Amino acid sequence: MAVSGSNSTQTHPSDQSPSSSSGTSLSNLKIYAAIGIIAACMIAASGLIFLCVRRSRESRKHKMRVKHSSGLIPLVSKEIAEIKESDRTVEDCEKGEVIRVEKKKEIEFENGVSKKSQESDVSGGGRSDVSVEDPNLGWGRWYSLKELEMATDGFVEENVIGEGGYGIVYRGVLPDGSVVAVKNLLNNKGQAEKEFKVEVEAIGKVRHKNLVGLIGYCAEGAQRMLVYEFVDNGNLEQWLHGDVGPVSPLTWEIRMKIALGTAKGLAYLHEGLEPKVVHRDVKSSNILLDRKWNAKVSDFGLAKLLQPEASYVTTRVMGTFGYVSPEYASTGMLNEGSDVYSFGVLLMEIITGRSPIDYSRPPGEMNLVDWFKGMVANRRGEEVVDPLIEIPPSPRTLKRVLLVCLRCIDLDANKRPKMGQIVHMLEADDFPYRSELRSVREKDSQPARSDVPSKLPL
Ligand SMILES: Nc1ncnc2c1ncn2[C@@H]1O[C@H](COP(=O)(O)OP(=O)(O)OP(=O)(O)O)[C@@H](O)[C@H]1O
Repeated sequence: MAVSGSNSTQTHPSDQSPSSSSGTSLSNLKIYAAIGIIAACMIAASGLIFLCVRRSRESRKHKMRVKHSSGLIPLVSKEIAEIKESDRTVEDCEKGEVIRVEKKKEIEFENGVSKKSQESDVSGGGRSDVSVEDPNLGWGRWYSLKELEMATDGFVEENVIGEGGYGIVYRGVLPDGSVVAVKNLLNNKGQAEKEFKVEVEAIGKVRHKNLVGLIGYCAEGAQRMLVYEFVDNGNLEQWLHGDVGPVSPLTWEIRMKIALGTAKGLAYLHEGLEPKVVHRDVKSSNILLDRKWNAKVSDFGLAKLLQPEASYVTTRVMGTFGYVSPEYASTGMLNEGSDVYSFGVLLMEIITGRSPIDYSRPPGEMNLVDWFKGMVANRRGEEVVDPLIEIPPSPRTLKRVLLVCLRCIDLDANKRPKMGQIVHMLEADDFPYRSELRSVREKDSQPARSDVPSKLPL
């Protein structure tokens, strides 16, 4: 009792009675306990944070490889992948204007179709000015919304293949058992309408082994959907930049097959159609792959038609950062030469396994084109080959392909080869490569002799 009395009222600081010292130690004890609890909480909290970070890293790693209907397809983290031109501004040299380079911008048709769709935007959008009787749409099969809902199980998340700037792509199965990819276009201020018309006009009637086939469409109310052949092995970006382990499944030969297929698809757009089609967004995520590594160029949402008499069209600059040709970026003047430049960048990406822009690399290596040109100029061409390629190409083969890259990215657009010529250049590479392989095999039985020059004579 005395303890509590003395403790509560009459304790002098100098009066260290047993009762007061016990009070002090009690309060000390409380402080220690409080500190202990706080420390424990802090340790627990930091442990929790650590666990969360680890889990999120692990789940991201895990997400890099997903079980796809067709097997394991590496997923690529968009953090390292593509940087769109959304925030860049470039000077228009001729007009002194500043052109804003945007991720996806307005697409004007030279035939005035988009004007019509812009009018429909003003009047509130949503109104379908594309009817099934539209002569432009006579090429394909019209699907009702119900049919596509059934094909995709009501557009369930499990059927989502991917998402692009224009909409979500679903895997669907039609009543006859055929598998399709359904792109549900986002109805973003009439953007769906425009993308829909561009794709339909550009590739609606086109059939080519190296172009993704557009087999039908759905235009009901404000809904716009495109139905494509399903390409079952992911896209090139996933295979080049996803988590594939220490050895890439993309051997040199497979990479060249993909490059050649892509070149053939683009050659057909540029040289086999009238009006010509300029794709405008050639990049690795738009190259779809089947199980035999056949390349199929996809995503024609930015495509432009080039009339025979026109050597270029002037248009707003669009595309993907790192792939856009310098003259198009600076003037807005577009022709097939811009696709050739983008193809050159893509070919570099295929050879090196590097993204066109990669901020995780040292400053001198962030820009693939600059780094690549420097390496070749310094006779270090052999070092640019993707280290994940187990058996590198012969120096002669490599030299040829490096030269194709350099010619495609020539700053003088007129000096760039046409896609048809590029096909021949890549095909010409086929034969010596095979014959070299044969001679390597023959040599295997003979004593080893190094006939590989240490430097690339470029
Ligand atoms: N016909 C198809 N078959 C299989 N997968 C497809 C098909 N079309 C598109 N995909 C996949 O769907 C995803 C989204 O494609 P989409 O063309 O809409 O956008 P993107 O090219 O990735 O991006 P963006 O349009 O913004 O450039 C891609 O990962 C692509 O691999």
